[in-house]
Formats: sequence, structure tokens, C-alpha cells
Amino acid sequence: MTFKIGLLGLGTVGMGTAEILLDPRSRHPLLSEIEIYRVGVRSLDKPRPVQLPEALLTTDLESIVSDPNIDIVVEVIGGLEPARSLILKAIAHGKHVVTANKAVISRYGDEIYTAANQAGVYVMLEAAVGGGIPVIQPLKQALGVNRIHSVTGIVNGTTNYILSRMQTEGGEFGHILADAQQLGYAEADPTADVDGLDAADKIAILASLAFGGRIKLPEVYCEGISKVSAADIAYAEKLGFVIKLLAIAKRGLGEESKQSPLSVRVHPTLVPKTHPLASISGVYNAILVEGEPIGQVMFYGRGAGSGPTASAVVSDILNIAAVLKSTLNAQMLHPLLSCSHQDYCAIAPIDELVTRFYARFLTLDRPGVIGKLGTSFGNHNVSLESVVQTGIHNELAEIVVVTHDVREGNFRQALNEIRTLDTIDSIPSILRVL
Ligand SMILES: NC(=O)C1=CN([C@@H]2O[C@H](COP(=O)(O)OP(=O)(O)OC[C@H]3O[C@@H](n4cnc5c(N)ncnc54)[C@H](OP(=O)(O)O)[C@@H]3O)[C@@H](O)[C@H]2O)C=CC1
Ligand SMILES: N[C@@H](CC=O)C(=O)O
Ligand code: NA
Repeated sequence: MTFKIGLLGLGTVGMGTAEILLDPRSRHPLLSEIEIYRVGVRSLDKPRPVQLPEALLTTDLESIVSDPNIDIVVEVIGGLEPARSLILKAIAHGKHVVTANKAVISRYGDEIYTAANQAGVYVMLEAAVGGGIPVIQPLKQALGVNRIHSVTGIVNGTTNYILSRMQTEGGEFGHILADAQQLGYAEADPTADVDGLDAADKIAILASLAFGGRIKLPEVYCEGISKVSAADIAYAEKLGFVIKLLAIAKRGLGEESKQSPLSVRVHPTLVPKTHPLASISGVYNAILVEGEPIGQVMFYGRGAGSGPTASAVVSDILNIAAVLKSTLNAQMLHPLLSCSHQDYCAIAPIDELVTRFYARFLTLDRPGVIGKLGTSFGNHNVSLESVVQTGIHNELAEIVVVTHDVREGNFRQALNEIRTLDTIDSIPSILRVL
């Protein structure tokens, strides 16, 4: 029996996918039963390093998603449209779908999975988060028996590369970003990576799987790395931390009901050097899952790139082919591969977050400034773990504060009061601490 693939896109990921499927030797034997039947691209004239018969290629992607011979549509064109419409049309024509498109799934997952469940087809997305790292299937299957407490990830390689270089070289964000673009690590338009939007798409997907409910993307708090300065990286280092862009989905302690609000957020974070995520550097990704009874499990590897991402795409194709082969006449979707949740998770507003903070103040160099800071924090129930005056810059004193766990709303109120003090010049940085 052969399973026929309609491949939408033959770029970085599509090419990697074709390369694996065209060379099944020494891989899973079921791969030899999978055939690339048609390939949809934007330009037929582009030279392609992969050896595919020319007749397979078309610019008419609609004809692929409606082709009655095709079993599985693999969407690796990226972007929102026409990707969303093509996925929905493929589902409407009874095709299973494999996608690497976190942007589409995090925004239209509800519509897509509702349609897939009605049509009795699978929509698989291992490549959408952590590229080649198996994390979606483990959350659905091997970890499914656990009560998940938190998912904390470094899920964007571009920002991790920039922050790692800022850490090792002491350079400023803008210079290193420009360098990363020249080296081809960061995209020409790096906005989605740098502003944390790519990581927000990914944590919305992980949270949905870990906590068994759908996530409204606009409710995911998102802050990027463009304001992280070399000074903060250096202070963090002295205090025993590294700065990472973390994507976090967490349940409040002891709150296991679906109605209990989750905290789902992306922001630069001071991570203690002893934490397992502190040592993840360069373009690598890692996702730490904590649950009961498993404890901590960490997934680590390449979050992007042709081969690694294609490994995840083809593993999804293989999973679908395996289920189709073993349950040819079954009417029901395999419960560990399909999406069963229909309700939305409640997400707590960021003001309700309880976390530690790091803040850097520039103040007039006068006696009593630290006392006034302490009083304003105390007025709003913010307790301080450490206060350090680090030096004088342009006649202003620089003071770095780390708080104990505080409610974010209280911390913000304290900062509003502090901004009105005549001895305060500015607050150049405010970062959360893990
Ligand atoms: N690159 C990576 O490392 C990773 C990518 N992903 C995701 O995988 C997906 C694909 O990314 P990637 O391979 O890098 O993208 P590329 O830009 O390299 O490739 C896109 C492919 O889709 C084709 N295409 C795009 N739009 C259209 C259209 N409107 N009609 C027909 N064909 C179209 C292009 O055709 P043509 O070749 O003719 O221009 C190209 O072959 C994205 O969703 C991305 O987020 C996920 C993880 C990692
Ligand atoms: N732009 C992403 C790659 C794919 O998800 C990253 O930098 O991690
Ligand atoms: Na993955």
C-alpha cells in the first residue's frame, strides 16, 4: 500500500522533507510506502537542488488539496494565507494534514481542529514548535498521564543566538542582530522573532496541549528582547543569572481545574545560572516540562533548519501512515493523535502574575535615595531581596534591585510611585526573574 503526499512548498522545510522521503534507506521501513505525488510551489523556474520529476511540480496548489489520489497534504509554505485556506480545503476534501505553521495553528487552531474532527482527519504539527525536537507528540502521548504544572521553553533560536552572543561578547543588541542577519541566522524581517511573537505562537500551542484547552493568542502576554541592554546582561551575570527569552505556561500551585487561570507569557527573563535552561545557547531550543508524577523532563535540540524541521514533518507523516495502515476500516480518530479539547483555557492577566523582578534605576546621587525606593516598594507590599548601588554614570547613580516574589500589579504600582520621586531620573530596565 502506498500513501500519497501532496507537498505544499519546496523551500527550506519542503526540500528537507523531500530529501528524507526520496532516500528511505536505513530509516523506518514504512517510509518506503510513502510517495511524493505532487508538489506546489510559487515559481516553476527556480533551480531546486532536490531531484524530483518536473511533472510533479505545479503552481496550482488548490488542485493538490482537492486531488482525490492524495492522502496527506503537507503544508510548508508558511504565512497565514493562503496556508489557512489550503489547510481547510484539504480537510474538507478528506485529507490528513501535516503542517509546520505555528502562525496559522496558534491563530486558527480552533477552526482547523473543529473542521478536522468533523471530517475525521488528523492535523499534525510536530515541526511547528521546537523544529526537529520531539515535543508535541511527547506532550500528547508519553506525558499525557501526568498533571502538567509548567512548560518553560527557549523556543526561538534567533533571539537565543542574539542573547547568547551578548552574554559572551558583551555587545549591544542592535550590532549583534545586524551580524546575525548577515550570517543568515536572523531573517531579513526579524520582527516576529525579536518581538517574541514567534515564541508566543509556540507557547500558545504547547499550553493548549499541556493543559488540555484552547488558547486565545491575544491573551498571551508578549515582550521581546530589543530593550535588553549589555548593562543588564553584565549585572545579571554578576548576580548569578543569564538573560533568556522564555516562553512560559504555568498553572497556579494546587490549581488543577480547567477553569483555574493559567499564566501564559513570553518575556526576557533572568534565569539562575544553575537552572537547566541557563546553559542552552546559540540557535538551540529547549523545553522543560514539569509535572506530576514525572518531575522535570527537558527536550533539547535544533529548533529550526531544513533537516531537523523535516525530521519532525516526516515523523508526523509516518504517524498518520502507521495509523491508516493499522486501522484501515476504523471510523474513529486515534485519540492520542487527534485533538479532543474544545473549551478555552482561562488565562490570568499579567498583573496577577507572582514573580521576582529585577529593576535598574538611574537616580540623583543624594543621601536617602535607596531609603525612598525602599519606602515606595514597602507601600505596595513589594519586598526586596537585594539592593545594590553599582556606580555613577553621567553624574547619576545606578541602583539595581531584585525583589522577592511579588504580585506584578503591586510591583507596577510601586514603580508608578517611584517615577514621581524627584530623585529618580529614569528606570531603564525592568525584567522578570525565574
Ligand atoms: N525554516 C525553518 O527552519 C523552520 C520553518 N518552520 C515553518 O515551516 C514553514 C515553511 O518555512 P520555510 O521552508 O522556511 O519557508 P521557505 O520560504 O523556505 O519556503 C516556502 C515554500 O513555499 C512556497 N510558497 C510560499 N508561498 C506560496 C504560495 N502562495 N503559493 C505557492 N507556493 C508558495 C515557496 O515557493 P517557491 O520555492 O517557488 O518560492 C517555497 O517553496 C513556515 O510555516 C515556517 O514557520 C518551522 C520550523 C523551522
Ligand atoms: N524563526 C524561528 C525558526 C522557526 O521556528 C527561530 O528563530 O527559532
Ligand atoms: Na518539534
